[in-house]
Amino acid sequence: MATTTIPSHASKSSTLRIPLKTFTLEEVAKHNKELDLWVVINSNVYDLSRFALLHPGGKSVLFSPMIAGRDVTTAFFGLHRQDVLERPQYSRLIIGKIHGEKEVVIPRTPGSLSAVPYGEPAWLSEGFTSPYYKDNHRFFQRKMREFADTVLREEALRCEDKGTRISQEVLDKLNETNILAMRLGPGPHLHGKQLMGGAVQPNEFDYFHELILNMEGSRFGTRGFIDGMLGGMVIGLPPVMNHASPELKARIVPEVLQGKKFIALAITEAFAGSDVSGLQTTAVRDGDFWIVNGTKKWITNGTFADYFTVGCKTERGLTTLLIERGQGVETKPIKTAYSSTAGTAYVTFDNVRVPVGNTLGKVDQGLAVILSNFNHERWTIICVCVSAQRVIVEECMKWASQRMIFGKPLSSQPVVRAKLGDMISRVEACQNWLEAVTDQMNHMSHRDVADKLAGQIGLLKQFASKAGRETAEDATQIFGGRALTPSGMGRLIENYHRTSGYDAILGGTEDVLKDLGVRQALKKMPSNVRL
Ligand code: HEM
Repeated sequence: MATTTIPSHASKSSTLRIPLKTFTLEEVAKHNKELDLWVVINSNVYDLSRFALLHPGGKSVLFSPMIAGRDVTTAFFGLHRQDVLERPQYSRLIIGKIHGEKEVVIPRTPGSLSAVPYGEPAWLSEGFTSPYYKDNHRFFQRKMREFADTVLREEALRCEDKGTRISQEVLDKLNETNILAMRLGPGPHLHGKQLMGGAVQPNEFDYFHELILNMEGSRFGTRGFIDGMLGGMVIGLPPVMNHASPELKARIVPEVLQGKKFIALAITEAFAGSDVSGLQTTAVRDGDFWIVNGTKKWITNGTFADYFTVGCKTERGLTTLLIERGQGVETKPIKTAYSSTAGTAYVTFDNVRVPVGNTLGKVDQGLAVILSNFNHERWTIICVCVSAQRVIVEECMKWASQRMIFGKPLSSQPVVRAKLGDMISRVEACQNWLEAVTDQMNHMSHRDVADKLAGQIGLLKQFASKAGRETAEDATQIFGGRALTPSGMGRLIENYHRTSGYDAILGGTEDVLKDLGVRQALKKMPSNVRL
């Protein structure tokens, strides 16, 4: 009897060359009853005799004359995601291969690109060019995709499901590659660091590299994990890097960038969200200390943060302070629609004594410190939102092509094609606008970004998150009931439908940002123009 090697999609532990028997379809057909049940999936022969009783989809479906002893590849992929077959407990059910047959479904190998039309942005699609991305960006993207597929994916799925904090083991890998530092964008904090094993030099690193990094980490249908992967640092650390005293900076920044200590931005309150100036947490001077009292709400990474960058009301305005976890600081998890891996918390300050040396920027001028952070935060959310949206388009393209209805693929229905047309148009519009804005960021100073781009970033963010929410609705209609369960075929759709609202709220709500964009434009209207 001929031998072969175990198929490429089998479990990691079985990448060894294990001889497999070959069978004919006629031989398989003889095993078609209870306790003696074989089927063929993707050219591999599975012995389901014992598994049938444990099958999550029930045993009776497996004993149907259309299934038992047959090649069930089409039926199987109509009901399960490919990764079911990759689970070690199921890949062990393989007992052989069909003689002379090849796999018809080839799983995407870690690091590779999707071949599904619109499954990747144009610059990564064969035959397309782009004025924005250089060879180095392409190399960096390959390295990031590999890292995301091999290190982040499993962790993201596990944390999203269990609601646990990202593990120290993965944080150490983020530190080794300096991904945490790169999440803060280009700048002096990257100097002297080896980025992604040397894939990009610190002085070459630009906003397109950061865009790639943000997008590659957002492809698993795990919105909570994206924020759990130290989203609090992305928004909480810049005020320290840009406004803390040299001593404070030297003490705090390195440990946070190494993933050894955690920081959260604590601005929003039950009383004030987008209207930052309405904050009610107070800081009152007492000699060399501030005494801080108040409660912050919806604080990302708050449950596990060691440090908090806090907006406080002071005598003549707002002052931003760095507060360390200690006496008088309490955090309590808030149950939210996304996974508690994000560590969303209430943070209470009860007569907390904060050294005056922990003041970030000038007293009473903390609003400027807080606002200077917003453009980067919003731009980061846009990257995440567009990347996750594209994955949904890819999922729908696949599902519409493989799901059979009345003997034809779902995509044969004009109403489904119309939805796909809307989804593709939205994601392409968002991607192209995002790339245009990113290019401007690469050519502008921080001050110019605040002056010229803040409004546009606000407009783009609300446009992208609205597009994302419409796409979530369309995708839910295309997937039907499967879009309503957090496991199975529609897993990513369910997560996106449940969590796409986060992109619409975090960093500024859609209505506020649209208005900001228009107000910024109106401010610049020349007084001497008329119709
Ligand atoms: C190696 C063979 C198989 C394995 C390991 C397997 C495994 C599973 C698993 C893990 C689920 C739970 C849902 C999920 O995680 O996606 C499931 C559901 C299901 N399976 Fe299978 N299965 C196999 C073969 C088949 C076959 C041949 C059929 C034939 C029709 C079938 C029909 C179903 C059905 C109807 C469901 C419920 C789907 C739903 O709720 O949407 N399975 N199977």
